Amino acid sequence: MNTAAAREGFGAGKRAAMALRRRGCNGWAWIVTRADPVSTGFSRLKADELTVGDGGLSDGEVVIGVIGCWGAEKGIVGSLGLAPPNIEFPKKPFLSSSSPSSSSFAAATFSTTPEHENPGRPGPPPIRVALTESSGRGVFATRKIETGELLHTAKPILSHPSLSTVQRVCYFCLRKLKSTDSSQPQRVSYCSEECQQQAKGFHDVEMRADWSAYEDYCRSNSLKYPLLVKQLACMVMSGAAPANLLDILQPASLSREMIPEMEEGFGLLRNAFKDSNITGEQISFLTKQWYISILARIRINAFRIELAGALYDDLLSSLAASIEAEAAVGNAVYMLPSFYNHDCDPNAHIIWIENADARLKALRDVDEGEELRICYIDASMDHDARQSFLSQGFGFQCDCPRCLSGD
Ligand SMILES: C[S@@+](CC[C@H](N)C(=O)[O-])C[C@H]1O[C@@H](n2cnc3c(N)ncnc32)[C@H](O)[C@@H]1O
Repeated sequence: MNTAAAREGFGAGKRAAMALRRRGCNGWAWIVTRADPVSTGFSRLKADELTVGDGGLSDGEVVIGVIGCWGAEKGIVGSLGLAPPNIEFPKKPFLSSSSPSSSSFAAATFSTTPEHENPGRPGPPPIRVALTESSGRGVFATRKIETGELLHTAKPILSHPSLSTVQRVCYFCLRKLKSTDSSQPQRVSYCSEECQQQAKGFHDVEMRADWSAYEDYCRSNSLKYPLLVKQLACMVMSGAAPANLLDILQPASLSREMIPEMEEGFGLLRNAFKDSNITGEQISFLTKQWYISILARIRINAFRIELAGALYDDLLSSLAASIEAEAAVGNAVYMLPSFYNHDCDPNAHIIWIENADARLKALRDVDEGEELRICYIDASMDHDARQSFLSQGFGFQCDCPRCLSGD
């Protein structure tokens, strides 16, 4: 990277960090490098915001975005970075901790205040996002990690309860509600004022429209992801998120057969807004192309949330009752967790205790430079079932060592 670009990148990094601070996050920021060409969304990103490089990167490695930061208890706060359209691709993938590119890349996490000036502040998580040899971008350990270690936490950038749980969980964080008041006409509830406040922007927009046709469409086709698209649309209209919030995530490749169903969902979403007189400039981002591209990204990056704490509660309180049909409380999309690749014998996992805040933990000892992978599916299935699940549900042929060995 030339010096001018590095200088520009450094300034952009500082501005990004200031933006993060304004959002209440005063810890370390996490930045992502430009990775594989699969992520076609990059070419459509605008150049007007935070990013471009960082002085610490080596040739060919270019920072494309700030996806979050770690403050005292904040976890990841969301995507802030956008890439200029003329940015280069990295010349080589991240291979091992001893490669020169990876050691300089370690400087890709940054802080506006040197650590010694604020010793009480937590350090950055022991991970970085970089290019793998065959699975696009992935998450790598920047030091030795022990079994059970918490790698980092992550707050959702989008979350929505399942239609079957919407009255039993907090509409913002998906925490199980202690009691539900069926006499209240309001459709959704919150577990705290803080959650209500945080949801206010998008929820006020959402309340202006009638969602019954859209929800019927989801229900009758057993679809959950359109609810996340609806939430993002409301967030964009309220100014709580940019329309290109998810562009940095890898989209699923869609088959022709999927398109008509998506078009139907798009029509219903747009009509819901139009019928409630939300039109013009406010709705201009909401094109069919936008809707389908968001759904394509949600499809491979959303997590189904099962609360470990809530399951335990259920078990205690319903010994005599049958297990509820739906264990999941909802679905959510995160930024950093979306960069973890899959392995049928994973060395990391993602868990939820009492709400949609995710915890990424090591399942075994991990060496510095090793890729951290989680399992997207039920690993107890046999080889053929796993392969068909992954190719039909996620659109890729798994190349993990367990699958390659035929196990
Ligand atoms: C949630 S994303 C993970 C991050 C992704 N590699 C990226 O660059 O954004 C899932 C995608 O990563 C790739 N991937 C993840 N695990 C894989 C595996 N075990 N084998 C092959 N490709 C994998 C597939 O393209 C899949 O659709």
